[in-house]
Amino acid sequence: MYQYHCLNPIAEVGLKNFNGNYAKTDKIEDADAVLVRSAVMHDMDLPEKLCVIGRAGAGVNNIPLGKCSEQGIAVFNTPGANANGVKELVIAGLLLASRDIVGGIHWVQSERQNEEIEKLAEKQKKQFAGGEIKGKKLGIIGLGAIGILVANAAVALGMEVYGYDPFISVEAAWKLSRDVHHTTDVNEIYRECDYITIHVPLMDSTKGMIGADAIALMKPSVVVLNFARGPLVDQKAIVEALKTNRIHKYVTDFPTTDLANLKNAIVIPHLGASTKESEDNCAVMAVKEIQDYLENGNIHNSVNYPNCDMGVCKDAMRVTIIHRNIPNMLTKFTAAFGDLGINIEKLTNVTRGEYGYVMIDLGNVADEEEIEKIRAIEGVLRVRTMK
Ligand SMILES: NC(=O)C1=CN([C@@H]2O[C@H](COP(=O)(O)OP(=O)(O)OC[C@H]3O[C@@H](n4cnc5c(N)ncnc54)[C@H](O)[C@@H]3O)[C@@H](O)[C@H]2O)C=CC1
Ligand SMILES: O=C(O)C(=O)COP(=O)(O)O
Repeated sequence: MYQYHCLNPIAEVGLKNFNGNYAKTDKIEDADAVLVRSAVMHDMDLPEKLCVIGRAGAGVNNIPLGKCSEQGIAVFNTPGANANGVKELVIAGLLLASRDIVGGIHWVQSERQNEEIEKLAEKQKKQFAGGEIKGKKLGIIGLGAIGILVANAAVALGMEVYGYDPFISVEAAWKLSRDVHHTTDVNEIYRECDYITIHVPLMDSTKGMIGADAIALMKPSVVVLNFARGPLVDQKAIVEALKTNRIHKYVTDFPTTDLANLKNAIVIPHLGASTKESEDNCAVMAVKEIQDYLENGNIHNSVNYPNCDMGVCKDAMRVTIIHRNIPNMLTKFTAAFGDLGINIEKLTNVTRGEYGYVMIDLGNVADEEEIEKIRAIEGVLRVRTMK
């Protein structure tokens, strides 16, 4: 029996896919699996029993990946599962910034008791007028699951789209509209575009990516949109730019007190993935990944270990080993099973950075004492057995 713990509410449609071998626990200490959305896990003690964390969403900056890797905990996310939800909010953000729709709605609210509101509206509306997004230049930084959907939707809305992503995957490139102007110089986006939207993960290398230098290149009429993570945009620089009208507007899904107090910031309370469809998609995918990992040892969409899939074990027993990516590990494992007189029927070994993962299907069952011998090999971080 496996136990799972939810650090955030996870859509029921996903949880109900856990088969009869799973029970929900309120105690993280008892959990084999943790499901999480945006709860910050950096200061949490990760129990020894914990094998897997499923992030029902894309961003994993709330999870201590280094600590997880060292403890032999596989971390999964759900690539693309909430991308459409975010894309739709980004399009809404473009439209909210192009005219003063929010100001107009506030005005109607402030006049809601006024019997003359109909007439008054026709007089007042000019203060909320704006432009159209058709024909304007949109720069997209990061062409992954979300960036691509935003790019293609913006093309369909008649925008001139510039895309920048030095690490774009081949699969992603195939999905991108041919009308997107591909740039290898992010400064071209800063200089040329009327709207700039960022869709990259928050990492040490991307933190503060849009800072004072980038802002200095932008047009004063520019609108910057950030639905990825607050710290990707240097807070001091953007607040200063908004206060001095150095840029026109900032639309973000990540509130701070400073931003919430600025008239030219449109601030949303992290609603990008808060749609029924996105929540359901993420939960279903996360549960599927967790089950396949716990029951079969297969790894799909891990952010800290390599992908590996040997399907369902048809031999006597499956052993999976997370180990350091150092010389001689595989030789030690095969020698150890040989010494124990246990035949290896199938074996896959894959590595990613500092870590390696081995899946071994055995011809006969190894007992706990024999498995302990594998655990004792230096460089081994976690050994699990399953049928
Ligand atoms: N507001 C919300 O509710 C949501 C926010 N997000 C945020 O959006 C981010 C992106 O999500 P997805 O598109 O699903 O992820 P993804 O992994 O599919 O795409 C990220 C893209 O950024 C690119 N990239 C990485 N470093 C870059 C750099 N220095 N310059 C340009 N491109 C770079 C990668 O090559 C990749 O193509 C997530 O990491 C998360 O932080 C994601 C989902 C919901
Ligand atoms: O998937 C992501 O990266 C998100 O930002 C969505 O976060 P949430 O699951 O809505 O807390």
